[in-house]
Amino acid sequence: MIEVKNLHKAFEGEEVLKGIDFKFEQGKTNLIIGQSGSGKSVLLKCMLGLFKPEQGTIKYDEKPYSEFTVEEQRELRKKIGMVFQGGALFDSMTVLENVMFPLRMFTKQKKSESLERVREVLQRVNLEGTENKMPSEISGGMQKRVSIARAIVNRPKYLFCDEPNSGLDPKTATVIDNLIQEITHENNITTIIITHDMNSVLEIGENIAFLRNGVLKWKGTKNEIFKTDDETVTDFVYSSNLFRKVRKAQLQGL
Ligand SMILES: Nc1ncnc2c1ncn2[C@@H]1O[C@H](COP(=O)(O)OP(=O)(O)OP(=O)(O)O)[C@@H](O)[C@H]1O
Repeated sequence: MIEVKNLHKAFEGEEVLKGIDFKFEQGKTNLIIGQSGSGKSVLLKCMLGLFKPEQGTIKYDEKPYSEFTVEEQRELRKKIGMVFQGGALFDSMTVLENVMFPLRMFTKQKKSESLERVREVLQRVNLEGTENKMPSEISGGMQKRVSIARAIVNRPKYLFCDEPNSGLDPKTATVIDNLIQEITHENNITTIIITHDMNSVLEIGENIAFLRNGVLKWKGTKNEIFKTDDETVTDFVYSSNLFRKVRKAQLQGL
C-alpha cells in the first residue's frame, strides 16, 4: 500500500497539489483520473521520488519516505515497475533485451536465470516467439505488452502506469487494462494507473482518485462513480457521448 497524507507540491510558489490524502491499496488497480493539468503526473512523480513535496508524507507499506536512508531509497526504486506512456522501449534492443534490462540493471543473477525469468514473463503477456524481434517489428499493443513484461520482470511490489492505453484502439486498450489488472491480483501488487480513458474506469476502476486543480475532489470505486451527484465528477465522467447515454439510461432506470 502507498499512502499519501496532506501532500502539497508547488512550482515557483504556485501550488499544484493542495493537500492530497489517499490510500493506494495493495492488490488493487488504483486509478488517478482528472482533467489535463489537475496534478496527476505531479502526484505520480512525488510517489516515484522524482519530486520532493513541500509538505505531507508518503508511506510505502507504513514507512514514511522521509525516513528512508539512501540505500533504502535505492532498494525501493528496485521494487517499482514502470509502464511509461507510449511504452518507451529501447528501439535498438530486441524484445528479449528490453525485458532483460531491469534484471541487468538491478540484480546480479546469472544470465541463465534471467533468461528463464524473461521467458516466463513474456509467456505471461502472451508474447512467446517474439524474443528476437525489434520493437519496430511488432504492433502498438504488443509493444505495450513488452513494456508491461519489462515492468514486472523484477517482481515489483508497486507498479506505476502512465496512461498505458494511449494510442491503442478500444479493443486492444481493454486487453491491456485486463492484463494489468490480472497481474495486479496474481502478484498482490499496489498498482497505480493514470488514465483519461473512461472505459478503463469502467473496466478496472477498483479504487479511484479524482483530482481537480490539485485537490482530491472525489474517491471511490467504478460502481460508485456512476452514481455520484458531485457535479465536478459528473462533468468529467459524462463529457463523452457514450457515458452521457449510460447516465441517461441509469436515471431512467433502464
Ligand atoms: N516540472 C514542472 N515545473 C513547473 N510546473 C510544473 C512541472 N510539472 C508540472 N507542472 C505544472 O503542474 C500542474 C499539474 O501538471 P500535471 O502534469 O501533474 O497535470 P496532469 O493532470 O498530469 O495533466 P495531463 O493529463 O495533461 O498529463 C500543471 O499546471 C503543470 O504546468
